[in-house]
Amino acid sequence: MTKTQVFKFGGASIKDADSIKNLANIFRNRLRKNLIIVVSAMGKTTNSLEELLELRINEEDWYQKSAILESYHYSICEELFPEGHSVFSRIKNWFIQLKNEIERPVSKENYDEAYDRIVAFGELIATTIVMEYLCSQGLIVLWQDARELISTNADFRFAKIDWNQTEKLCRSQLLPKLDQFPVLTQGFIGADANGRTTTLGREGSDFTAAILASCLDACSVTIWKDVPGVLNADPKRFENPLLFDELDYRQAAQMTFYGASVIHPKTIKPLANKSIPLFVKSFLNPDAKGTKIHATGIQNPIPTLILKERQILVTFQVTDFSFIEEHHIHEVYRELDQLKLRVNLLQTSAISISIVIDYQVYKLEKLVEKLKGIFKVRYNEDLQLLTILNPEEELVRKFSGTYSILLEQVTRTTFQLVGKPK
Ligand SMILES: Nc1ncnc2c1ncn2[C@@H]1O[C@H](COP(=O)(O)OP(=O)(O)O)[C@@H](O)[C@H]1O
Ligand SMILES: N[C@@H](CC(=O)OP(=O)(O)O)C(=O)O
Repeated sequence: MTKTQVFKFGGASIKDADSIKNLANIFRNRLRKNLIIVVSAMGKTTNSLEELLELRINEEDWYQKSAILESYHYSICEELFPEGHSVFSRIKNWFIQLKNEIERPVSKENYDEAYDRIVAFGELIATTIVMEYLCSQGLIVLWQDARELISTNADFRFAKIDWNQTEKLCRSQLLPKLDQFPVLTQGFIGADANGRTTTLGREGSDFTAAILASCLDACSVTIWKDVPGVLNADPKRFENPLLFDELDYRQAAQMTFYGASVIHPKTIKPLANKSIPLFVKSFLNPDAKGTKIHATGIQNPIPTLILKERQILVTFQVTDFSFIEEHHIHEVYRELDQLKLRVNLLQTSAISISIVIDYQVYKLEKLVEKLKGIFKVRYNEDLQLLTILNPEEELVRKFSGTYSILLEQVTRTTFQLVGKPK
C-alpha cells in the first residue's frame, strides 16, 4: 500500500477562479490514492466572516456584507461551472445555514462558540467548490467533513486536539476512503465531544494537515504557498529575502513561534515527533523544490527577520513598595491562560512585568479588568514586534533606527524590539 501523503492549500491558492484552475493543474500528475488534500477558506473569507460576526454583535447591518461574500463565491462558480450546475444550489444552501447561524443570539459571553460556528463556513464552502471543480475536470476526489475527524475539547477558537480520538476517527473514517480515492477536507475546523464546531486558531489549516499526517503516519506533508518556500524574511515586507533549501524542525518551529506566518506555529511538533518531512512549495511554480523541513540537526546561521503586527504592550506595575516576585508573574500568567492569550515577549523589572500579546477582540479589556485590583496596568496598542534571529550588528542598527522603540530585548541569538514604525 502506498503511504499517505498530505497536501494543504491555503486561502491565497484558491482566491479566484484562475487560482482554482491552477490548483487543478497541480493535481493533473499528482493525484493518487492515499492523498489527503486540506483546503482553507477562499482568499480573505475568514476575515469577512469575522467582520460579519462583529456587525451582528454590535447590532449593525450585516446583510450587505453577507451578500458581498455570497456573490464573491457565486462569481467564482460562474467562471468555473456551466449554468445550472448543482454547485450553485449547494453554495446557496451553505449561505442559508450561515445566515441562520448569524441570526442566533450572540453576546460577549458566547462569542467564542458563535465565532467557531460562523467562521467554519469559509472552509465548508471552499471545499465544496474545489471538490466540485476537480471532479468536473475528471480529477475524482471525495469530500470529507473534517468535524468527523478532528476531535477537540471545547476551547472554542483555540481548541485542543484529542489525539487518541482523532487518530481513531482518522483510521476508521479516512483510511477506507483513502484506499479508493484522494480525500479532500477542510483545514482549521474540528468538533468537540458534543459535535459542536470548534476551530484551531487563525491560520490553523497547516496544523490540520500535520494532525492528519501524524495520525496516519504519512510519508510527507506539502503546504502550497504563494512564496517559493520558507525565506529569511517575509517578501511582502523586506527586500531580497533568501530561500532556505532546508531547515531543521527546531529552527522552523522557532521562526513560527516568533511570528513567521508562512507556517502555523503548531504544525512542526507533530511532524517532528514522527519524523515526517514538511515541504513548503510554491503553487505558482509547483515543480520547483521549495523548502524541506526535517531533522537536519544543523542551525542555519543566516539572519532571519520576523514581523508581527497588531501587538499590544501591557505593563503591570506593583502598587505597594514590593518588588516583582514569582507570585506576581503567576497571577498574570493565570489570567492570560484563562483568556487563552499567548505571550509573545516577556520582560520584568524591579517593579513591573511587561508582556506583548496579539490583539484579540474583548481580551485586553477583560485582562485589565481582572488584574487592575493587584497592579497598576498600562498598555499601548497597535504596535509591531520585530524579531531578528541570528542578528548582525549592522542589521540591528538599520532597523532600530526606523522605529520609535518602547521595549527592546536581546539574547545570544535573538534581537527583539516593540514599537511603532517612524
Ligand atoms: N519567512 C517567510 N518566508 C516565506 N513567507 C513568509 C515568511 N514570513 C511571512 N511570510 C508570508 O507568508 C505568506 C504565506 O502564508 P499564508 O498567507 O498564511 O498562506 P496561506 O493562507 O495561503 O496558507 C507569504 O505570502 C508571505 O507573505
Ligand atoms: N481560513 C482560516 C484558516 C487558515 O489556515 O487559513 P490559511 O491557510 O489561508 O492561512 C484563516 O484564515 O485563519
